[in-house]
Amino acid sequence: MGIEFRGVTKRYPDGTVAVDNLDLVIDDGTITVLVGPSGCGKTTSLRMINRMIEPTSGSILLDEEDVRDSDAAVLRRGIGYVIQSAGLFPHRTVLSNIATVPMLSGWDRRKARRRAKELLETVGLPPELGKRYPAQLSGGQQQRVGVARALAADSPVLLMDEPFSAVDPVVREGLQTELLRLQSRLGKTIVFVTHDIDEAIRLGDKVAVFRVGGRLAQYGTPSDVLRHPVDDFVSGFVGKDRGYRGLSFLPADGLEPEKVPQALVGGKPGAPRNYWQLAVNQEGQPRGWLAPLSIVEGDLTEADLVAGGSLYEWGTPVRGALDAALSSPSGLGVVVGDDGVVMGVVTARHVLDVIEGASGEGTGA
Ligand SMILES: Nc1ncnc2c1ncn2[C@@H]1O[C@H](COP(=O)(O)OP(=O)(O)OP(=O)(O)O)[C@@H](O)[C@H]1O
Repeated sequence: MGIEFRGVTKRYPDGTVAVDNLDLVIDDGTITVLVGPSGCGKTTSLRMINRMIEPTSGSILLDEEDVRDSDAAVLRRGIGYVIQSAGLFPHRTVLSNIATVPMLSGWDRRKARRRAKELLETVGLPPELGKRYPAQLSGGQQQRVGVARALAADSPVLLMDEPFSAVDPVVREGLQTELLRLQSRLGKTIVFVTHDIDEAIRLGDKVAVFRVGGRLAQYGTPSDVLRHPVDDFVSGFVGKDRGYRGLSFLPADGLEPEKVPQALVGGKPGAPRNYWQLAVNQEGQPRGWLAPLSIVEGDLTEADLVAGGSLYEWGTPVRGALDAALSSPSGLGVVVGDDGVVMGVVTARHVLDVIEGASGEGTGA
C-alpha cells in the first residue's frame, strides 16, 4: 500500500510551521526513513498519515485514497504504530498488550491471545515472557513487544517513530537486523522516523532528509544521499566520511554467488587438486578449506583443513561480503543462507564491482 503526501503543510496554532509543502511518494512494500535534526517535522509528518495530526493544507493518500475519507479512529487502529520506549501499557501483561488491537477490532479473547503468542515468536521472544509485565523486560525486549503489538494490527502499513532510540547501540543493531529480516518476509510499507543517519542508511530503501522548517531537503536511495548530497546541509548532515562508511550498509543487489568445488568432511576427497576446495559437513555447512595439492590419507577430517574466514550471510549488507572475501585463505568469500548452508562464493573484486555500480547510481533529488 503506497502513501503519497501532496503539498502537505502543517502549521500549529502558535504559528510554527512544522511541515512545509511536503510532496513525497512512499512506495508500497518498502522501508522509507524520514531523517533530520530535531524539530524538523518528522514526527508531525508521520502522525499525519494515521490522522493523529491533521494537516493544515494539502492531502495524504493511502493506496490512492485520501485519509480524510476514512474514520480517524478506524484508520488509526488499522495502521501499526511503534514509538520510542515501546509505549506499552504497564499494568497489562505482554500478551495482553499485544492482543489489545485485535480485541478492539472485535476478535474474541482466545483468538486474540493465540495471535499474540504467534507474534511473540515472530519478533524473536520466548513464549514465557508473555505472562510478564513490561517493567519485567529489558529495553530491547520491550521494543520487540512494541513491534509485535504494531504487527497485530495486521496492516500493510507500519509507522515507526524512533522505535530503537532508547536502547544501547548493540541492542539497537540487533533490533535493526531483526526488522530487516522481518521485512524481507512481510513486505510491509514501513515509514520510519529517526535522527540517526546511520540507522536511516542501514534500514531505508529510500531516505527522506528533512531540514529544520519542515522542508524536504533530499529524497533518494541511501547511496544517492551519501554519494550525491544535493547541498551543504545534506552533506553536513550525512557527514564527510559517510561516503565510505555508508558502503557497509549498502545491500548486496547484483551480487551473485558463484559455484565452488566442495569436499565432504568424512568423505574421500580423491586425488589432490590444484585449486581450493570448500569443505562442508553433511548439512552443507562450511567447515574450512582444503588447500590446493593437499594430500589426504583416508577420509577427510577437520585436521586436514585450513580454517575459513568470516562467512557472509546472504541478504545482509555488502560490507560483510567484502570482509568474507578478504579474510578467506582462498580469496573466496563464503556465502551462506540463514540456515548456514553454503550458497556459493564471491571474490573481493566481484564485491567491489557491485559497490562501484551502486555508487554510480543517479543523483536522485
Ligand atoms: N503541538 C505543537 N504545537 C506547536 N508546535 C509544535 C507542536 N508539536 C510540534 N511542534 C513544533 O513543530 C516542529 C516540528 O516538530 P516535530 O516533532 O514534528 O519534529 P521532529 O523532527 O519529529 O523532532 P524530534 O526529532 O525532536 O522529535 C518543532 O519546531 C516543534 O517544536
